[in-house]
Amino acid sequence: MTERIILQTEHLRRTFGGLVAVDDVSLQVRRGTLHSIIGPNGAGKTTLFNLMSGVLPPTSGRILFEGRDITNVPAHGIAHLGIGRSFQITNIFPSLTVLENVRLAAQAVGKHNFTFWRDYRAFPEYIERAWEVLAMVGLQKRAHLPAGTLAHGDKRKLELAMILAPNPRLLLLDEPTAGMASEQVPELMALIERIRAVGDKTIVLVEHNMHVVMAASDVITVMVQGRVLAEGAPAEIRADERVQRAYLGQLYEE
Ligand SMILES: Nc1ncnc2c1ncn2[C@@H]1O[C@H](COP(=O)(O)OP(=O)(O)OP(=O)(O)O)[C@@H](O)[C@H]1O
Repeated sequence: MTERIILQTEHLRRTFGGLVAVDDVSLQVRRGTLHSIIGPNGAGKTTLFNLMSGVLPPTSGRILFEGRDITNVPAHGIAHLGIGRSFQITNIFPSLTVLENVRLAAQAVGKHNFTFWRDYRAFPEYIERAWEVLAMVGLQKRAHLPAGTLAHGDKRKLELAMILAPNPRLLLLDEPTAGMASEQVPELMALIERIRAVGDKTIVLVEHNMHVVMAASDVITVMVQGRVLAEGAPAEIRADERVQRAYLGQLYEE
C-alpha cells in the first residue's frame, strides 16, 4: 500500500518564535497524481514546501519520501533523492544561455556536481539531457539566447525545464503561473499536465489561480492558519461549506 504514497508528512509542525506556521499537518500524496495545496495568504503553504524540500527543518513531525525518512535531509540531499522544487523567486542565471541554465541544473544534481563550472563540453550527457527537456517545454529555438532576455512566460518554462533536468520523480511547484498574463496560463498548465502524464511524475502544486487548481488537480488540500481544513477531489472541495466560508467564497466574489 505504502508504494502508492510517494510523499507523506506526519504531524508536521513548524514555528517561528510564537507563530505556528505549519500546525500538525499529516498529508499523503499518491504517486502519479497532481495534488494541490491551497489556502489564504499566510496559511503556511510555502513553509510546508520549505519543510518538504529541506529548506527548513520542522520543529516536530516527520516527512517520508518513498517510505524513507527524509525529515532532516538538507535541500541538496533532497534534490539528489529525486525531489525537484521551484521557487516563487526565480533561480535563473540571466547572463547564461537558456541551454547553459538547464545544463547546470542537470549537472548540479548529477554525479559531477563538484565540478559545476568545468568546461561544459566535458559532460555531453548533461547537454543531451538539457536539449531533451528544452524540447519537452518547447524552448529549443531559444536555447542560445541569454536567459535574462526571455519573456516572463518563457522564463517560467525555463524554470520548469531546470526542475525537470535532473529527472525528479516528485515536483514541488510553488505558484508556477504567478505573474503570467492570463492568456499564457492554459499553455503552462497543459505543459504541466503533459509532464505528469507522459513523464510519470507526481506533482505537488501551490497555486492561487482557482480555475487552474480546480481543472488540473486530482486532490486538493486546503490549509488555513497552518492546519489542514479539508482534503478531497476538486468537486468535493468546491462544495465544502467550511472551505467556502474560510476561503473560496471570498475568492470567487473578488
Ligand atoms: N522565515 C520566517 N520567519 C518568520 N515568520 C515566517 C517565516 N516564513 C513564514 N513566516 C510566517 O508563517 C506564516 C505562513 O507563511 P507562508 O509563507 O508559509 O504562507 P503561505 O500560505 O505560503 O502564504 P502566501 O500564499 O502569501 O505565499 C505567515 O504568518 C508568515 O508570516
